[in-house]
Amino acid sequence: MSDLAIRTDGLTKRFRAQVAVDAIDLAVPRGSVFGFLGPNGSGKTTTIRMLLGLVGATSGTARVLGTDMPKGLDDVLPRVGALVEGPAFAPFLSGAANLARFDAADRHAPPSTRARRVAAALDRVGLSHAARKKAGAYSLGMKQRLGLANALLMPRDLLVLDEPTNGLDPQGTREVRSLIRSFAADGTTVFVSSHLLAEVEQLCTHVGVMSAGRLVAQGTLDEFRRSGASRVEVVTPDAEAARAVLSRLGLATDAAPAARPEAAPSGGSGDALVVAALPTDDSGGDGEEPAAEAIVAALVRDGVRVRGFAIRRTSLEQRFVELTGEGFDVVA
Ligand SMILES: Nc1ncnc2c1ncn2[C@@H]1O[C@H](COP(=O)(O)OP(=O)(O)OP(=O)(O)O)[C@@H](O)[C@H]1O
Repeated sequence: MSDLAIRTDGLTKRFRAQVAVDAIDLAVPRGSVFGFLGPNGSGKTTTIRMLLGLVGATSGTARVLGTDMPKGLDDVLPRVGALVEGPAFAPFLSGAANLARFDAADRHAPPSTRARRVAAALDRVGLSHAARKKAGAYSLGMKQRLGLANALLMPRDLLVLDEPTNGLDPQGTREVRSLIRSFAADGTTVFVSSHLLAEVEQLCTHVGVMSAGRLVAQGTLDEFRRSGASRVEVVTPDAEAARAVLSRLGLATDAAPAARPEAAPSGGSGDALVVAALPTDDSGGDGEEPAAEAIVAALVRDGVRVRGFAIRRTSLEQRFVELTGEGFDVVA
């Protein structure tokens, strides 16, 4: 059995001239909470729709729970709970009656145990008290939880959730996130799309970043944290000598550093800011970067008057902006 819950190879979707999803190779480990992150329009929903067999791929392949899609749709779908653009609930039926309708449409769901399943799913998402209330009178958060209850009617190996907290108030958002955590704690693989960096940071073990149809990065959240570029900043009146030392250490210096003065370590008049890039974990190097003390020692040995020194690491937020080339919505 594959250790990947989802795997795609060169998965592509074209709408006329537009490439919505461009040859992506997704690898979603079983048991992970995989955050599928990207700005609006980057191709997340289209990818999810292909994974669930709701739309055909133009080219490439997708395997879900070890089965080729869409060929294995009938085998796989009963094991996958999905929340994609909130299901259409009948507003005049109660929450429980709506779930019973969806359950009745699932030919794998035995009718004799339907009432029990519906009650358990409502309980799981904290809606038991509103079971008999009309779905049309539910708040947005309650509707979203009803959607999750619908995804949970049957036992699932994989949950695919498209922007599950979109449009929710902070309380609803907290509730849905804590539900997602509880699904993951039960061992269910969760594939969740989001345009919120903070959400992915709080919820996920793994992350994949989409930008303009392409999967520009994926891995564990920790790998991601380490993949950002770091740089050395030296404030000194001996800029030339400092550059020579840094380049001898294998660190490429900027000819004309773009750093803003206020971001620089403090220095006096006549001081220059010399900036050098430290190799990143994913730059193909051996990962052996000189330690801060070794850099300072080498500078001092060569008579460079070091008046300020700092190593700065790109924040996760900057990293996402770098990868996607656009401003990221980082509000929790
Ligand atoms: N049925 C369609 N016909 C034509 N173009 C489409 C269709 N569905 C999506 N697109 C286009 O494909 C691109 C990717 O859209 P998609 O909805 O997958 O992005 P997304 O990352 O999910 O964005 P959002 O967060 O806004 O849902 C967009 O430019 C969109 O306009």
